[in-house]
Formats: sequence, C-alpha cells, structure tokens
Amino acid sequence: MTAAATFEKVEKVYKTGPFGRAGVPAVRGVTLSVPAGSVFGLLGPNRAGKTTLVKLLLSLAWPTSGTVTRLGGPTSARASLGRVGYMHENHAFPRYLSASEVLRFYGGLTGVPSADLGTRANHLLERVGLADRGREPITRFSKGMVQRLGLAQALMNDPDLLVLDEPTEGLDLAGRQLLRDVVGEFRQAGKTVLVVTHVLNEVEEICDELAVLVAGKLAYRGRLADLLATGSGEKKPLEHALRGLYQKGAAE
Ligand SMILES: Nc1ncnc2c1ncn2[C@@H]1O[C@H](COP(=O)(O)OP(=O)(O)OP(=O)(O)O)[C@@H](O)[C@H]1O
Repeated sequence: MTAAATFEKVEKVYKTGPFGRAGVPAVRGVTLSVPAGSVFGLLGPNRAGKTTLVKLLLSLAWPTSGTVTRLGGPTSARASLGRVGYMHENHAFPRYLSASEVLRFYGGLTGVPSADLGTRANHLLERVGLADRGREPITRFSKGMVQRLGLAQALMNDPDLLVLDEPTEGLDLAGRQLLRDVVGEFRQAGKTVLVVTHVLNEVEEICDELAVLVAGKLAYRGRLADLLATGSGEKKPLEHALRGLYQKGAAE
C-alpha cells in the first residue's frame, strides 16, 4: 500500500535558551506511515508532539534526524505542498482581507491558476455556508465563521492530502456535519485525511486508523476498531484505552 506520509526514525529537538544550547525533545524516534486513502487520526495528550509531526510533514520544521516523506517524495520537494490542504488550529488570516480575498490569496499561494481563483472561491464560500458574506472583512466574522473559512481555504487547491488540526473547534452542529461530509468525500475519492484532535467523538465518527503519541514517542499505531476492542466492556472504550496508553507512555 502506498503512503501519503512517512516518518522514519524521526527525532525533533527544538533548540532553546541562550545560543540554542538547551533543547526540548518534541519527537523521539517516531517511525510511522499514514496510508494513502485513509482517514487517519493523530492523538495524544498536550505536548505529545502532534503539532510538531504536522509541522515536519508540511516543511514548517525540519527533523533533527530521521526522514519524513510527503506524497511519495521528500518534504524538501516543495511542489508537493501544492497537493496538500492545511486547516490550521488557530487561523491567522490577514484581518484586512474579505473572506473571498482570503481564499483567492491562499489559493494563489498553493498554485491554483489565477483564472480559476474567483470561481473556486465562490464555490467554496457556498460550500461552507458563507456565500452571502464573501465580501465582508473577516474582522466581522465569528469564531465558527473563521473556522468554516479555514476549511474552505484548505480545500482551495483540491488537495490529495487534507490535514485538519482540531477542526471542530468552534463549529456548530451544521459545521460539524459539513466537516464529516467533506471527510466522507475525501474517503470516497481515495484521498487522505490526517486529523489531529482531542475530540474523541470525532475520532470514532471519522477515523479508520490512528496513531497515539505520548511524550514524543509512538504509543499506538493501528486500526480504531482494534484500539476500541482493548477498552471493550467499558462505558467509554476509547477514552479508557487512551487513558491506559497515556499513563503507560508517561511512566516510560
Ligand atoms: N518552537 C518551539 N520551540 C521550543 N519548544 C517547542 C516549540 N514548539 C513546540 N515545542 C515543545 O515541543 C513539545 C511538543 O509540542 P507540540 O506542540 O508538538 O505538542 P502537541 O502534541 O501538539 O500539544 P498540544 O496538544 O498541547 O497542542 C512541547 O514540550 C512544546 O513545548
């Protein structure tokens, strides 16, 4: 099976302190493959290294050692970034832009031909329920509206790999359904979705496979169904299984 992303013996130590002499180990010896066509969850407690793995995948950071591949090539091959959509946890869109301008700006950055930017932006504004607000400055947007715009932005380049970081944060029920629909379309099209989340319902509803990081190390990699089986008989099987992994990982 081909992989949308691979991490091979990856270590990431952030340099801190005067002259970068101190180091924070964020990822410790992670070997992991995200199969193409899967809806893959990345879970772990706070500071586990989840965002760091995503940054390594998106060339926003570089491993201290080990190798990371994206869509079949090294992450240094920037062209493949044009096939990735990234819905950030905290969108920092330029506040002076309108929603439509945000989409056209980011679409341009990810290689959407300029002749297609307007049509694509209008289509996606409609898709995420913002068709009547496209000309408004986003300073007037609520948190949920910015989140919907973030989803539209991640879809501008019709990506093969969609990375969602805490995607349901701030979304109402209709917004969550929209997100599930989008993920369903990716699954049907044989495309890959990588979801970083703390929301367990979300994991149970959309993910096929998952990886659990604890203190920078891989604590579990496998099918959701198999992890759920380890917590079977419990009222909240996934929560029970994860709690066990988190405790074991923290003690190592
Ligand atoms: N730029 C940075 N410089 C120094 N340390 C960093 C940097 N970014 C992250 N870290 C540290 O790396 C570790 C892992 O952080 P990371 O953001 O990857 O975790 P996370 O699993 O995404 O956490 P959360 O669930 O809290 O968002 C933490 O100890 C964090 O303080």
